[in-house]
Order: sequence, then C-alpha cells, then structure tokens
Amino acid sequence: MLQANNQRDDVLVVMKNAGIRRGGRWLVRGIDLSVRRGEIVTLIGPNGSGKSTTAKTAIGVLAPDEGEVKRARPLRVGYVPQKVKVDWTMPLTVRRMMELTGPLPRRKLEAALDAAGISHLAESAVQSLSGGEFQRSLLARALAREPDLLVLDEPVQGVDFSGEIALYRLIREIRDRTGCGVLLISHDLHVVMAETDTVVCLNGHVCCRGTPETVVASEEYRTLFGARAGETLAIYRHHHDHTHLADGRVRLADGTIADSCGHAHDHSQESSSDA
Ligand SMILES: Nc1ncnc2c1ncn2[C@@H]1O[C@H](COP(=O)(O)OP(=O)(O)OP(=O)(O)O)[C@@H](O)[C@H]1O
Repeated sequence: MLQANNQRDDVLVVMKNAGIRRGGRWLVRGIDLSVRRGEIVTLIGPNGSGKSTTAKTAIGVLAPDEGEVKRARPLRVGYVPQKVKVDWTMPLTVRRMMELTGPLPRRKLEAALDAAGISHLAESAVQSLSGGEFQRSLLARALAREPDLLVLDEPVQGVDFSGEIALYRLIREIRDRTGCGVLLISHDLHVVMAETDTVVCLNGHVCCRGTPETVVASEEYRTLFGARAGETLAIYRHHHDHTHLADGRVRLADGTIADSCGHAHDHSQESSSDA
C-alpha cells in the first residue's frame, strides 16, 4: 500500500457531503468518500442503497445536487457499469466490442486482453462467453483506456465462487501493477475483498466505513469458501438498524422518528461476530 504522504498527494476523487435528489427524494445524501491512487475502496450495501448512484457521482456521470465532488485533472476513468446493453442478436467478437466506442491501437487492445486474462478469447463471440469471461471482457474494455481510476459496478455478477475469487485477485493484481485507484461495488454485505483498503457501507448515506477483516476464522466460512478463500476474501457484517424516510428523517430501530441517524461511524475494528 502507498505511504500516507503519497496518499495525500494522490487523491483521485473526493466527495464531500454529496447528495443526489430525484423526483423529490434523496437517493443518497451526505456522502463523504475519497479514492487515492493505489487504493481499493469497496462500496457495499443492500439493493437500492445508492451504490451505483454514488459511483456515477464520483466519476461525473451524475452531478451532485448538494455537496461537492472534486476529481484529479487529468483523470482517466475506466468504468464497467452494472448493466451493459448488448444486442445479443448481432454477431459481436470481444475485439469488436472493445472498439465499439472508438478504435484502439492494437498494442493497447492486446495488452488489455492480456491483463484481463482473456487473450485467447479475442475472436470469440461475446454471446458465447461464460459469465466470468464476459465480466473479464468488460474489464479489458475498461483497462484499454489505461485508467487512473477503475470503477467496477458488481464485477462478479454471473460469476461462481471460484471465478469470483479469481476475478477479485485479478483486480488486485491490476491495481498492484498499474497503481490505479479502484472503486468497487458489491451488493453483497458479507463477502468483500480482503485486499480492500476501505469498505464504505451505504444505505442512502454512509452507515459506516472501515478496513475489512483479513482473517476469517469461522469453520462455516472455511467450509463455504474453501480453506484458501480466507487469503482473498473477508467477511464484513453490519446491521442496518434504521430506515431513511423520503422527507430526510430517519426511523430508528425502536420505531421512533429522528432528524438523523447520527452515526457515520467507523467500524474498522469491529469483529465479524456482530451480525
Ligand atoms: N434517475 C433516477 N430517478 C429516480 N430514482 C432513481 C434514479 N436512479 C436511481 N434511482 C433510485 O435510487 C435508489 C438507489 O439506486 P442505485 O442504483 O444507486 O442503488 P444500488 O445500491 O446500486 O442498488 P443495486 O444493488 O440494486 O444495484 C434506488 O431506489 C433507485 O430506484
């Protein structure tokens, strides 16, 4: 990991109290977040908690309705969105898909395919790829831009557990080799990368943030993920004990209504046994 001094100099994006409002309600609010070069930040949270909205705001696809977002200049972003529109009736090779948004020099295209571990699939039809191969082809497309910041929205969708571990490992290797910052999104509250430097847990706002555990001792976990999975994955558990209402107030666990939840607190030292 980068030293603290370098980290200060290498901030790629900073969000301060950022909020996005649509149709009279706040989708996310009060988001404080930063990603530095060489840092992996993972956004977790339940469906609809604002992970994609936050990531889109971080990279400038959405402009904040309050607060501010500052990005390094210049900043090359490689973005793998959660949903990709592919016309499955049209024959499309991986190579062609990578060039849909513009031609790429052969060297960059092949380096990106190589980095994503799918050089052998360049001429394969996108339609024939497995879930993991398809995610890797999207990753290759993002890498071809030689990004400073790689933003991956649910990169393990459609990928089985062993493929998931391999993909997370690949993302870490890319970070190690290129020094890019990574903003990773997962809807999975329980499984995040052990290599993640910072986990930010969202539920319309930042519920908590911290470093995920690197040692997973539970027998069930080892059985579920395999003995070696603890080297790559960690469990991070958290109860959402309150609900944000459309008018900005909060319903607490005991049913009372408050103006705010008042706890964008740090769970970095919290044990996984609290769930
Ligand atoms: N343009 C929009 N207009 C109105 N509501 C929106 C808009 N975009 C997103 N939302 C709503 O904002 C909330 C957050 O959506 P977002 O996609 O950021 O969540 P998420 O945490 O990424 O969810 P998931 O895990 O299901 O992908 C959802 O309730 C969604 O329906």
